[in-house]
Order: sequence, then C-alpha cells, then structure tokens
Amino acid sequence: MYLKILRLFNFKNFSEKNFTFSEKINCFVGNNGVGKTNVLDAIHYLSLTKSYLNYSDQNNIRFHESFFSVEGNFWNDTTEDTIRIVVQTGQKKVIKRNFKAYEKISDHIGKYPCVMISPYDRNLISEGSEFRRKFMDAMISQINSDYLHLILRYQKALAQRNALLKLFSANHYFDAISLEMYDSELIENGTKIHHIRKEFIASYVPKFSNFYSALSQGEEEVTIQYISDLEDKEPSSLLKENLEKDRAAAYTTRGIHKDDLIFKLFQYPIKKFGSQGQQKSFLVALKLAQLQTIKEYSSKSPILLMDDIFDKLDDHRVAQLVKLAHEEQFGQIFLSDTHNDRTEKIVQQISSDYLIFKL
Ligand SMILES: Nc1ncnc2c1ncn2[C@@H]1O[C@H](COP(=O)(O)OP(=O)(O)OP(=O)(O)O)[C@@H](O)[C@H]1O
Repeated sequence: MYLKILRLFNFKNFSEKNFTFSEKINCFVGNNGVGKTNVLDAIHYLSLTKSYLNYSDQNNIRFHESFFSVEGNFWNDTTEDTIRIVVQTGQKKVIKRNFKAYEKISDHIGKYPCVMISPYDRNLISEGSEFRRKFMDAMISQINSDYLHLILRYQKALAQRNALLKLFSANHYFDAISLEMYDSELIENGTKIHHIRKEFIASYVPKFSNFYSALSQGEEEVTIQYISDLEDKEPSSLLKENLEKDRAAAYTTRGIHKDDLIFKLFQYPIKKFGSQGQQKSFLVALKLAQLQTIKEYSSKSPILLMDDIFDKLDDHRVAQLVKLAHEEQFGQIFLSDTHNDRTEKIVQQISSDYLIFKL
C-alpha cells in the first residue's frame, strides 16, 4: 500500500497544491515555515482522519477561507482507493472513501496505517504520564479493536465516579451504594485494560530495545518499565483502601488511569539525564517499534512520516537510521529537512527510488 497522489486545497499555508509520489522515499525540503510539516500532517489526516499537531480541525483551514480539502490516492497492488476529507467552517468533518461517506469515522482507522516521528514527540519524555498513556493506548487501539471501547467505558465510569465524589464533598454527604455502581465498572474494565497493557508492553519493549541498540550501535542501555497501581493490588481492594483519600480529594486517586511508562537510559530517567540526541534516538526507536508492531498485526506496511528527522542526530546515528530503513524494508517513507544536499546524500544510500520536493 502506498500513497500515489496528494491534493491539497486551502490546507494550512497551501491554497492549491498537488503531489505525485514515489512508492519508496519522498523528501520535502525548504526553509523554515514553508509547509514541510504541513504536507506530512495532510498525509496523517488521510491515514488517521485527524491532524497530528492540531486538535481542532478548523485551525487547519487556510486563513480567511471557509473550508479545506485533502485528497489522496492509495495504491494497493492493482486497486486504487481515493480518500477525501473536507472540513468546512461550522460543519461536521466529511470523510469519503471512493466517493462514499463513512458512517463511522472509526471504520477508516487501520485501512491506511501511518506512524509519525515529529519534534513534538518530545512531550512523551518531558511531559506528564497522560502523554505516555495516550501513546500506549493509541498503539494498542490500532491492533486491538475492542481496546478503545474498554478505555471509553472506563473513562465514562471514572468521570461519573469523580462527579459523585465532588457532589458528596460539596454537600458534606456520602452514599456508599451509589458509588459502588461505578466501582464495579472501574474494576471490570480496569482489570481488562491492565492485562492488555501488560501483555502489549511485554512484546513491544524488546522491539524498541532492538531499534535503540541499532541506532546507538549497542553502546547504550535503555529500558521501559510499565508501572500500574494494579501491579500488586486487586482493583477492588485498591478502591476500598483509598476510599477515604478519594473522598478527601473529591476524585479517584488510584487506578489504571494513573499508569505510566518509565523511560530510562543506563537506569537513570532519560528526561533528566539523556542528551537531546539520546532523547531523539529514544523517540525514533519508540516509533519504529510502533511501526513494526502495526506491521506484524495488520500485515500492512505503515507509511513512515519523519519530520525534521536529521536534526540532533549525529552522523553515526543518521547512518544507522538509513541502514535500518534499508534493511527493515519499511514501506513508503516521507521525510522533511531544511537541507537539500544533506537529504539527497542520505536518501541515495537507502534507495535509488526517491523524489525530492523543494517547497
Ligand atoms: N491555518 C493556516 N492558514 C494559513 N497558514 C497557516 C495555517 N496554519 C499554519 N500556517 C502556516 O504554515 C507555516 C508552517 O508550516 P510548517 O510547520 O509546515 O513549516 P516547516 O516547513 O515544517 O517549517 P520548519 O522548518 O520551521 O519546521 C507557517 O508559515 C504558518 O503560518
């Protein structure tokens, strides 16, 4: 599966722009602010129906315009699919596959998978646990269609339980029976989520370690540890033991909504002790492992989007990344860089089948 044609209309800084791509490697080069990231983001839209960078669809409409459209033609051996996404001011987003609108947007997810490596990923290291949970949940959702429903059910019960705790606190009142209704939902779904996360991480981490080791040429030891309140406690005892604390705080203080992934370099938190290049290598390895996971489960080669990829990586690591791209037989690759000559020199080593788009 690969993206052959991309048509942008009023998408961010592009009024109208068409591209015809190589099946293998496509590079966008140009100065800061010319729209390199925006093209990668348009491809992300076609794959996952949303921007990687901007949660509001409306913000992606070109300034002073009333709608944008992004259209792509995906080729799969002999068949061709046209995906078209239109966002109009004040209206619901429309996504069509071969000119027919989807009933549910979720029906599109997974058909044309992609993985993005972006400078914004550094939030995964620098920010709070919710970023890492979202990353983990997004990865699992792409390979397990039931998982998202479990998460949604858990989140709904959690929000209701928290609202009730807040009400009790405001009114200096407590009713254990009504709280227990939500406890059972949290226990049932939380147990399943914990089990799935644990299993997933056990198979994901070795892939991640292999990629990091390849990038650093085996010189650095990295680990990812999954931590959860449910690791050594039954969810029912956890809720019981923390009831007084929850009442005082007026929210549910413990549970799988507090799970985290601990990223370490030589047993030290990479956030505090990793250099910028080491952190970038860590993020690249996380994403390549994600790509490999999707590939194994779906038997499709996801499109790899790499924004500003060579920045902060030394020549050895760039060479290793090139080697990986060559040996691992990734699918179609899109990358962006500010340096034309550097890009050309690097991609020539991966494949002779490449195109460079100067923006
Ligand atoms: N809704 C919008 N309408 C018009 N222009 C927009 C919109 N949103 C963003 N832009 C413009 O898009 C440009 C940024 O594009 P992008 O982030 O793709 O640049 P880039 O080439 O990747 O730059 P860098 O090398 O700095 O990463 C900016 O000039 C910004 O003003």
